[in-house]
Amino acid sequence: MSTTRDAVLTALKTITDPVSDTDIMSAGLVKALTVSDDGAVRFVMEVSPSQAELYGPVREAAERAVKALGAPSVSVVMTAHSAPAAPPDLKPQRKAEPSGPQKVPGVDRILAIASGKGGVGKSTVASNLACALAAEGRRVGLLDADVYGPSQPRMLGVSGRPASPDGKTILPMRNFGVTMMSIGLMTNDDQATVWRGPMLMGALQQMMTQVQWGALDVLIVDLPPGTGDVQMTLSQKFHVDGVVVVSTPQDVALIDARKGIDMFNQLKTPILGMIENMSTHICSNCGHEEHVFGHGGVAAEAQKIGVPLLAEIPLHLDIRLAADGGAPVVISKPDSPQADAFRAVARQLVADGKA
Ligand SMILES: Nc1ncnc2c1ncn2[C@@H]1O[C@H](COP(=O)(O)OP(=O)(O)OP(=O)(O)O)[C@@H](O)[C@H]1O
Repeated sequence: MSTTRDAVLTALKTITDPVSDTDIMSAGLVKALTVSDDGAVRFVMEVSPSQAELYGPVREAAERAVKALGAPSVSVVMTAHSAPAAPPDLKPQRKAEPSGPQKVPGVDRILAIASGKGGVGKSTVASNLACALAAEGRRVGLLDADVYGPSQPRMLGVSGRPASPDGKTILPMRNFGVTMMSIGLMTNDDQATVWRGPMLMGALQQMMTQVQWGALDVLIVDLPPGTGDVQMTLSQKFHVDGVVVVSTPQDVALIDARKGIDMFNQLKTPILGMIENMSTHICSNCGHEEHVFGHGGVAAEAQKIGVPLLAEIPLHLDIRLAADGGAPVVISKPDSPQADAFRAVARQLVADGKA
């Protein structure tokens, strides 16, 4: 019984293409397949010249599979195909693609707020700093890029979906003199968002470049905790003027903070300083001071790596109540010592030309 064409096709479908990970038929590698009356099989395998070696074993496996059908002879010819040349670009004097970190039009400075661990108060620091800088008369933007737990809408008391009248640009929200945009405002509250690398990078770029930030002295970026795609993309694609690293004094938080600092050093993004949050607990009833998470660990770390300690923010009920209530302590209790701690950082940053 001579080999049928269908049987050959079925046999070839069992051979895997190592490049596309499908079978060699589906990958379109087999061309000009003929099965003569006496069962002799011939076909061409078309592969790119650079991969000819890789396909040697594939060709042998294909031959064996067809021979196993009882074909009296199998002839496989490997030919090299070359990718068609790209059509010429006829656009005269095409502008070169910008390389390296870019500035966001209208935005004078970008200041990132980072932390190694989650829950250390990075977003609380970002919202209070933003409001304190606005109170100093700076034009401030706040981008909540904490994709894993966007909290700025709640902290700044902003809700609703941002409008996009032209379908291309996004109108940011505004409260307490701060222009704000959050990835949390673009997703559905009840939908857990699974962000994959490229999606994250796209979303960040969109937030930076498609939001109508207007003219800003400083855009504060509240980063997700850790050392992931958002941090890398921000530093690589945009000109970040400085990073403030927030940590609690605990060893675990400090270890992670150190990793973050190493990453920014590698990315050549300047570290402006560290903030110790939840530094001491001040009882809201009696004013008694307790070092719940220890005290001074961040100061020691900052000294070790040679960056300034910008503030030690106490662990205080008012800070949490204010954050959860939609008006940061800088706004809700502007004369409190807690608000003062944030305002001092804001003034320092302005004095240093960093915000
Ligand atoms: N100094 C503080 N005193 C009291 N509560 C605080 C203080 N700092 C932060 N908190 C509270 O701790 C919780 C976590 O803070 P926050 O959301 O700012 O942390 P985060 O580092 O941004 O976390 P994540 O990155 O996981 O979103 C919030 O409920 C916040 O109100």
